Amino acid sequence: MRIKIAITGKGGVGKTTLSGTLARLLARDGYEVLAIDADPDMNLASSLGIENPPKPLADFKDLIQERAGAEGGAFIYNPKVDDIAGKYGVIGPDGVRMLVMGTVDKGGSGCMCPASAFLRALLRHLMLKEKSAVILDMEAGIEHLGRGTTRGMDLMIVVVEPGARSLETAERIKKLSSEIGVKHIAAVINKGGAGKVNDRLEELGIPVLGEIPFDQQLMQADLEKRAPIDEGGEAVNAIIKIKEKLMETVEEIRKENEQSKK
Ligand SMILES: Nc1ncnc2c1ncn2[C@@H]1O[C@H](COP(=O)(O)OP(=O)(O)OP(=O)(O)O)[C@@H](O)[C@H]1O
Repeated sequence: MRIKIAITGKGGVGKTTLSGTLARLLARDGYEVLAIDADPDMNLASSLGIENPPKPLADFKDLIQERAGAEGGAFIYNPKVDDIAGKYGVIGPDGVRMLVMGTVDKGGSGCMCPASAFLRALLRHLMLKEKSAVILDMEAGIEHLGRGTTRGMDLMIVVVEPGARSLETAERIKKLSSEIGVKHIAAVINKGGAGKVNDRLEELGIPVLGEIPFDQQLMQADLEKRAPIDEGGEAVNAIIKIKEKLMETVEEIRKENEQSKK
């Protein structure tokens, strides 16, 4: 199965924890995994257990040139994960390949244009092996969604924590989804207190993949810059279950897509 998912939500809800852990779990299941840090906070590396993250794409001077080719030229024509990760990324524990987008240049235009365009083109043309996964850890909030990087993703997972603002973000993402080219959205509830959140997500028509309890061990892992999966604990166990549900969901989406092609 080929899996392309984007993970989004309000700031600090647990996007990076979920992205990094899912990436490692899928890699352990034998998937070729490409994890992309598109969050300007750039924490995905530690959640994957990578000590030395790669240089951000935004710092590669040749990108601007490649971007020129990206929208139809030769460079980005069917690139392979290995080629891209070899050139711009690193390989971490369990063989997860990783790329970093880069920080927003607040002093300049305030946009990661070349890196963003590169990523958009990359995601559109990337040649994925039969058993492979792309996991995109997105920037917080929704303002960036207009950049179109999520177009072509199978599923967008919105991480929601109990709280009105986090639910509002989920609601706005759901409303925007067709405009940003995402057909399928699902939620993961993080940090406990799922009851009411579950009801609201149901009202919104957002299926819930699972719940991650509040877990002190995650904070410990974070403090010590260890990957949650290497720390273990209740939250990681919950993410293992979420991964199973995710696989079922992606399989359903794939079948649905095949049906609609017929
Ligand atoms: N279930 C949980 N229990 C306890 N702590 C958690 C849980 N989930 C995440 N955290 C902690 O919350 C903090 C934020 O998590 P994380 O970095 O994954 O969120 P994020 O949405 O990616 O944040 P940002 O928007 O800043 O990139 C981290 O310190 C993490 O260890």
